[in-house]
Amino acid sequence: MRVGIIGGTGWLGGALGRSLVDKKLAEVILLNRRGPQDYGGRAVVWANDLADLVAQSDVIVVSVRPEDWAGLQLQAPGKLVISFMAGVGLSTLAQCGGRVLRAMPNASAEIGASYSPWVAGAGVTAEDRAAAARVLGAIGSQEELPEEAQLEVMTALSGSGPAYPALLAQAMLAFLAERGVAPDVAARAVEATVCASARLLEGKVAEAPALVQTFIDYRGTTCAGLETAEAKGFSAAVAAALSAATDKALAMRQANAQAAG
Ligand SMILES: NC(=O)C1=CN([C@@H]2O[C@H](COP(=O)(O)OP(=O)(O)OC[C@H]3O[C@@H](n4cnc5c(N)ncnc54)[C@H](OP(=O)(O)O)[C@@H]3O)[C@@H](O)[C@H]2O)C=CC1
Ligand SMILES: O=C(O)[C@@H]1CCC=N1
Repeated sequence: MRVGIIGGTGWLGGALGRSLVDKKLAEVILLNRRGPQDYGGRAVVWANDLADLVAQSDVIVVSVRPEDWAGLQLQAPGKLVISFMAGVGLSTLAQCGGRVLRAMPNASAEIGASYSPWVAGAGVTAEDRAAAARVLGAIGSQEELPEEAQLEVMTALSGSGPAYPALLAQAMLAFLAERGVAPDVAARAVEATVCASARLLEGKVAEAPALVQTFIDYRGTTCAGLETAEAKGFSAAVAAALSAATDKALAMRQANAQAAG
């Protein structure tokens, strides 16, 4: 399989390109604006321009920022086109003439741990779905969603990747600094709390409410913390954040569809 990545030197496109090569899943053809870059010594092909990338690729991944889509003027009739862009809908993507599929990976692609849900547009075949699963499988897990609106919800949630754990870590680091804990000790304590403790939920995250309840029923110090967090609006703040991001993704999809006519 030959996979062409438009934006193959970016955050996500780079992670995908490196993984596809390292795992020997595909020949990789790259395009960006700045021209060929160091790719860690990997054997990749640099396309001369967009038409050259399209001609050389079986599958085309669009990993440019949403605001750069319109200027790209991609024409890829007969090709499978996988878009990573937030807020660019299937109907807008279809104007490239290819069979289009929207995926929403996250920054954990860098460590092969992205969760990448996707939705398929009209005309996408069973073979295309298998190809998409293979491409996205290079950077983690993937699954097809039943409707496009769910991709905007996932843009807000899993698409944000490490952003919310980072926010939690930031708040915890600030608390420890304020209490005079040395930065290196604080870093170890927060990493153990945010990263290592979360592993207890692996494979059973649906049991999170039960685990919260267990701590509340314990009636100890954690209970005092959890109850105060809720009284201060912790769950409401999470819901409001995800709602704002979903709304932004939907508004972007609508604006991009309107601009595309
Ligand atoms: N980063 C994230 O965590 C996530 C990002 N996404 C989506 O993935 C997409 C890519 O994001 P991200 O990797 O962060 O973006 P980056 O800004 O890191 O990378 C963008 C890439 O696009 C290239 N590019 C821009 N315009 C063109 C063009 N006209 N022709 C060829 N290449 C071009 C850039 O090349 P150059 O450097 O030469 O300008 C660069 O390689 C976005 O649409 C975003 O919505 C989705 C989920 C999570
Ligand atoms: O913050 C963003 O816009 C990117 C796209 C989806 C998730 N992260």
